[in-house]
Amino acid sequence: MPLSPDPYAALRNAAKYVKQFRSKTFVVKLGGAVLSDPRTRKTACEQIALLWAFSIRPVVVHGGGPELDALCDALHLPIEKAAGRRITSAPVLDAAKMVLAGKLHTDLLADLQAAGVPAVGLSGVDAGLIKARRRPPVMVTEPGETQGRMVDYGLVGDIESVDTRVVEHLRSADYVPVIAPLSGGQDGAVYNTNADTVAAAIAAALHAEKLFFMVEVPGLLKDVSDPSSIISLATLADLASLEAEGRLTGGMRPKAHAMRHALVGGVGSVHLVSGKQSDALLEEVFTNEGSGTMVVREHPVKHGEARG
Ligand SMILES: Nc1ncnc2c1ncn2[C@@H]1O[C@H](COP(=O)(O)OP(=O)(O)O)[C@@H](O)[C@H]1O
Ligand SMILES: CC(=O)N[C@@H](CCC(=O)OP(=O)(O)O)C(=O)O
Repeated sequence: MPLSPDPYAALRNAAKYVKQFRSKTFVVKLGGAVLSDPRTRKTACEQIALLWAFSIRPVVVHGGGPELDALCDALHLPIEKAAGRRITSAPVLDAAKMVLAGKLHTDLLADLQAAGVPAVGLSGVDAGLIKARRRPPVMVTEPGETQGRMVDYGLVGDIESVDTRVVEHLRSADYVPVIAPLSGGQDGAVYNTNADTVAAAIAAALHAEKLFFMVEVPGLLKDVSDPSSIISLATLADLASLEAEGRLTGGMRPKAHAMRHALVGGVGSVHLVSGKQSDALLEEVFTNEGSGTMVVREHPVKHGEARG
């Protein structure tokens, strides 16, 4: 239970974290499953507003995979993914711009504004925030398969550099940047880049204290079909074992890669929390037990020590 029957004890406990995290950078990645339901999107925005109210400095990165799937469907464009990443033709990239830097992005900004967050929207293309190179064809092996296959992802960008100046500029004026997962290449090219990958690159470049992935599931699961198999604390080695055992499928594969990138890049901890369960983000930040999964580079936090 997150809150003790004594509200003052709960407040005292939370105050410890409020003090610890004041002025710290938290990157919060909102997954498509959270964004596609207006109610869960609003709840996520309200939790981000509370972090902001407690002087934590959030930077938001959003996905939008399910909405992009829906638009592709409506436009009769193929939906093809390999290892959790979209194969992106020129018309699919146009659809991605419409969703990720268009409707979904604007709706999220409006919800953040309504919750009291001074949000400003950007994509990775703005001010050269994320520079990428077109991904060359690569060998991909799906879980359960023994043989890999060559995949040409099309107009998908592999991140080459992150220039956080525009983000810092906004933050110095107390705005909260909200970043869409598109990236810019040479000669005006625009690429589709997985939002988890973008979130990890941004978190590492900003030396964030924490990176949160808000997802549909309660956290990292030993068995994806069993929500009660949640893993509360994991190291990079645990993550590698789960992957080797084929326990990470679909969108969890780029997420695991992103977690590794962020932690190796200096982010203090990465957290997987439910975007469906109300207040799961707050519970993860402001309680000892947390609500989801905390991933750290190596072992770890001593028993009873602050998880947040
Ligand atoms: N071991 C696992 N633990 C938790 N989720 C997993 C696992 N393996 C696969 N998944 C799937 O990964 C999904 C999260 O990735 P993804 O769909 O890309 O999320 P989002 O787009 O919301 O960020 C979960 O909803 C779940 O279906
Ligand atoms: C290359 C690639 O896979 N890009 C993603 C970008 C959006 C995304 O990552 O959205 P979620 O966080 O909701 O999955 C896509 O086209 O779906």
